[in-house]
Amino acid sequence: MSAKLFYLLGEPVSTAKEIEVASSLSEDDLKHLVASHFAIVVPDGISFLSEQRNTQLPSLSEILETDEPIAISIDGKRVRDPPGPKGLPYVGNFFEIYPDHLGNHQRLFDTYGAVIKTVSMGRTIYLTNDPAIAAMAFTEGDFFSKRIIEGHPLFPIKNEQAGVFLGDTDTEEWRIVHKFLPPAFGPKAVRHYAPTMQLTVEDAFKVFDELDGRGEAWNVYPYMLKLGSQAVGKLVLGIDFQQFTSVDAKPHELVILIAEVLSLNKKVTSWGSWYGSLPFGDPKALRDKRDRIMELIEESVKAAKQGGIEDLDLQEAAIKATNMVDYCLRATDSKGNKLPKKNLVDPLLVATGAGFTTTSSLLSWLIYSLVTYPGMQDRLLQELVDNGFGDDTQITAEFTNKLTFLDHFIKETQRRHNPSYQPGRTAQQDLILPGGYKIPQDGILIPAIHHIHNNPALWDNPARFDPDRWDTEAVKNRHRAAYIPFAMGPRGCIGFNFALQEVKVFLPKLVYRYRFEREGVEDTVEYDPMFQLIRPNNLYVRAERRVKWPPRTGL
Ligand code: HEM
Repeated sequence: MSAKLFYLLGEPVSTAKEIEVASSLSEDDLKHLVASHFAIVVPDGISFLSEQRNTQLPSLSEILETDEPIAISIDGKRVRDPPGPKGLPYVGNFFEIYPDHLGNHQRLFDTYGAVIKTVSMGRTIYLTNDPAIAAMAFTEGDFFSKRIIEGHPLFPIKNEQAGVFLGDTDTEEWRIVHKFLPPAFGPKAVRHYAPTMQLTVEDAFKVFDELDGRGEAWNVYPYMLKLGSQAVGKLVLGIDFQQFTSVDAKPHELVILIAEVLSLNKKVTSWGSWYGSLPFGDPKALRDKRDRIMELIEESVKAAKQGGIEDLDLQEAAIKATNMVDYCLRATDSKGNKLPKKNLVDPLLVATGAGFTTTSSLLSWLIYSLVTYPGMQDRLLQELVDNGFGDDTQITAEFTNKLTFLDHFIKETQRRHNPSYQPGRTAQQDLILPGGYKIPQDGILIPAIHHIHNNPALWDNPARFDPDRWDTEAVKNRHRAAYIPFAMGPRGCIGFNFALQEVKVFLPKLVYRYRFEREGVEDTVEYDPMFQLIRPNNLYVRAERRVKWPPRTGL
């Protein structure tokens, strides 16, 4: 055993730490040992060197022989802060990021590389478009966790009681809610929701038919918001939001409130922490609207209870429940425990909000892809016809599993236009990422979903919309974090089966009945930069009832 001094290349020699090195260690063991002292996330990238002699120390014997402090480089680099634009006084990089934060972050990645640092209105955020680093951030543990501290994108709507989505991982609330909710979103459980999903879209036909009869184009997002929330209203809360009773039916109060809260939250977080604590204006509106939402969800729980409840084991409850409120009231674990009352209302609110805001944006982008990329509608329709689809088809998971092109079309739309873009994870300690990037304790790192999905190092010609790429070996063998529309890891989306099934029911029904065409093709479709999700603001389409369908190709 001999004591050696190690320091990070790029840091002063005075920061060196003494580490006992046994002569029996392998070189890999030594890297792991040193990594544990400096919180280096990937030990493999470590090299040792003598700065004084300007020489590498590749073997254990050379390290044991030297009496000088030993420098540690990471992937051949010194450790340093991630680079980023310099910024202006007070506002920092705000005007370099907004309003087009997707385009501008792309420009910053192109300029500064795979890990960047931005400071906007006093709030520091690190972002990455590297899937390997994203996967590290999504691994809950000693390095990163979903810990929603000040500066985290979800901080103003943090809600520990909710457990999921809006709460920290290391809490009793997350553990208990994350045990009870996921079974209700498993593949088997969501299958039994397919008929309700189908009735929901069929019920909306009369509105789209009327718009067609009037020869009117319609703004896609508001209608998809109503369609997505109509399904979530029924299946999560057991409420019929009555949003397709007429062309102009208003969205339900809850739907409006949740959408407003997400807008206000994005606004409040982009203006920095000082703004969020104001007792008036947007921050106050945000707090008031949240209170009203809670009242509405509590009402739906009360209404469900009146129907009577029978305790069921988690898996059985998931398959038998008529909606998630019903599930949460019945589901009982192996020890006879139920989801505590105090953890009932908030998770249901989260499932409602997370459920429809995301799916309505995705549905809007799916329609965008239909009307923007040539040949897509024809191919989707042909696949339906070839699989015997008709007005009377009862859509099941078995049926949609046969629709490969539909699957690839949805994946490609989520790659190019995913609604979620900023899942944040918080550094648990000062740590060093591959490439030598330093992230301080409490630093917030965002795996930038859009920029990973459009990273030219991972995707061939990423700007090209090409559903067929999903058939290629390159895409099949991609890095596991190269495509993460639902994030990943323990805090990844629990509702992805629900979301995918919903769009796989809605889209065939819509494409089979209507031919979509874009209105105002000369206008650029803009996304809303002040919303928690990416949604199109001004996509107008005409949905024309089909009168002819192609013949089967006899495949
Ligand atoms: C297109 C549809 C959807 C997308 C793109 C999406 C995306 C995501 C992402 C990226 C996360 C991780 C958030 C983070 O790390 O901060 C997440 C979490 C979550 N999602 Fe989804 N989601 C979708 C649909 C749904 C649906 C339909 C539901 C429920 C009905 C749902 C419920 C949740 C919940 C409860 C969490 C939090 C899980 C936890 O905190 O442990 N999502 N979703």
